[in-house]
Amino acid sequence: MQTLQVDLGERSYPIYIGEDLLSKAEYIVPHLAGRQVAVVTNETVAPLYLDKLTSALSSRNVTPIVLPDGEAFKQWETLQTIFDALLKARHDRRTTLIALGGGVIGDMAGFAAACYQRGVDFIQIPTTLLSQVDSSVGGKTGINHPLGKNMIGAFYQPKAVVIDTSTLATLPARELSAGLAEVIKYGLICDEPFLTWLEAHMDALRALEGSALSEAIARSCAAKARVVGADERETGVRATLNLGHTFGHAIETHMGYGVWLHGEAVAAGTVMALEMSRRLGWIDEAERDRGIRLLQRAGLPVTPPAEMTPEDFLEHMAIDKKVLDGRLRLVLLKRLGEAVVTGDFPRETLHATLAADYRVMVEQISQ
Ligand SMILES: NC(=O)c1ccc[n+]([C@@H]2O[C@H](COP(=O)([O-])OP(=O)(O)OC[C@H]3O[C@@H](n4cnc5c(N)ncnc54)[C@H](O)[C@@H]3O)[C@@H](O)[C@H]2O)c1
Ligand SMILES: O=C(O)C(=O)C[C@@H](O)[C@H](O)[C@H](O)COP(=O)(O)O
Ligand SMILES: [Zn+2]
Repeated sequence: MQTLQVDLGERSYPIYIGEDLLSKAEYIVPHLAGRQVAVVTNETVAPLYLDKLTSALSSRNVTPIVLPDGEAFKQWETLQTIFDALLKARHDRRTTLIALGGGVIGDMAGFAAACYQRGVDFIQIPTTLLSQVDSSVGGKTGINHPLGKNMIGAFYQPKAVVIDTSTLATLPARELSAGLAEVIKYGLICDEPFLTWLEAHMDALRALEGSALSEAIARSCAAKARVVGADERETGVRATLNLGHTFGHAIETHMGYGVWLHGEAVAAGTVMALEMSRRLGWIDEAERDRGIRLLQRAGLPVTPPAEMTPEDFLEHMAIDKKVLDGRLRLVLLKRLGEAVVTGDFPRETLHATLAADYRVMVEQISQ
């Protein structure tokens, strides 16, 4: 078992990482303010893990709130279901919401906690690799809007993050790969030696080898905790965690939420960010290809959807949250292991990046 810490003054909290933590009350109960607990989960995760968690919380009054599964349900109506259930069971202000599931559940439960009676405590118990390495840490909560990803939300920190690595045993391979996109992101933006480590351990990670997974999760959480601790509300360095996301969110929104998984869209978006960084002369072709190969080895798509035109991308990217005073800003790489957030690039370079033939590029890499 490892414990990390997100340092945010009075909003600081621990991240526990270990096997079978779900059934260990000592990691959860000390973080409960009152006797009432509502577990927000979904119809896929509930049959797998809800009983285990409720047994660990046997001394509390637990309301299970089981939502439909999928990115398409990360929206207002589902949030309303959470509020209906909380009010029906007369949950008061000392209630703690527990998010048990992937990033969709964590983002929605966190936002519900931020809003319910103007704010109640919440705990993250992430059960996908993506949520264990990224979404459960840092307090970005919210829902999608038909016009843009995560457009409605709040910064609202959990009281604790409890990562039970045993839950990954039931995760579909496609979802594991999606999580690896965000793991690779940390290497690309701030930790080049981690890229080398990932190259050496990619097969072990995909085979769910425990020690490799624990190390990847801990290194990812440590990187995220460091960035969030330095810039909780994304006025500066935190935006580097958005590598590949401006392109990726455009893919998710355009294709329809859930058609491309978030991690898959981020992977293709990361390839576009690598290509644009190369076009700006910041990284060379070999460095771009190193990033692409690692994403490929993680089982991820590395080309954007064939049906998306540069105009489609530009339309969605225009409402990205990093746009300031009408100016698009992107996360790009000065070198592998160092990201910058910048709006200072020739428009033609962006156009050329959007119009590039990624299929041909990837074919050439694999020859
Ligand atoms: N808040 C943040 O900082 C942040 C960071 C990254 C991503 N996100 C958001 O997270 C979401 C993606 O999260 P995700 O990839 O976890 O997707 P997800 O929440 O949709 O979960 C993926 C799938 O795995 C299932 N599942 C969850 N745990 C399981 C388990 N242990 N065994 C079997 N199946 C399991 C889920 O029911 C779902 O079908 C997106 O909405 C994205 O925008 C948020
Ligand atoms: O925590 C952050 O900050 C991130 O950007 C992490 C991302 O992986 C995540 O997808 C996040 O939800 C994107 O945030 P958004 O503000 O671009 O919607
Ligand atoms: Zn992400």
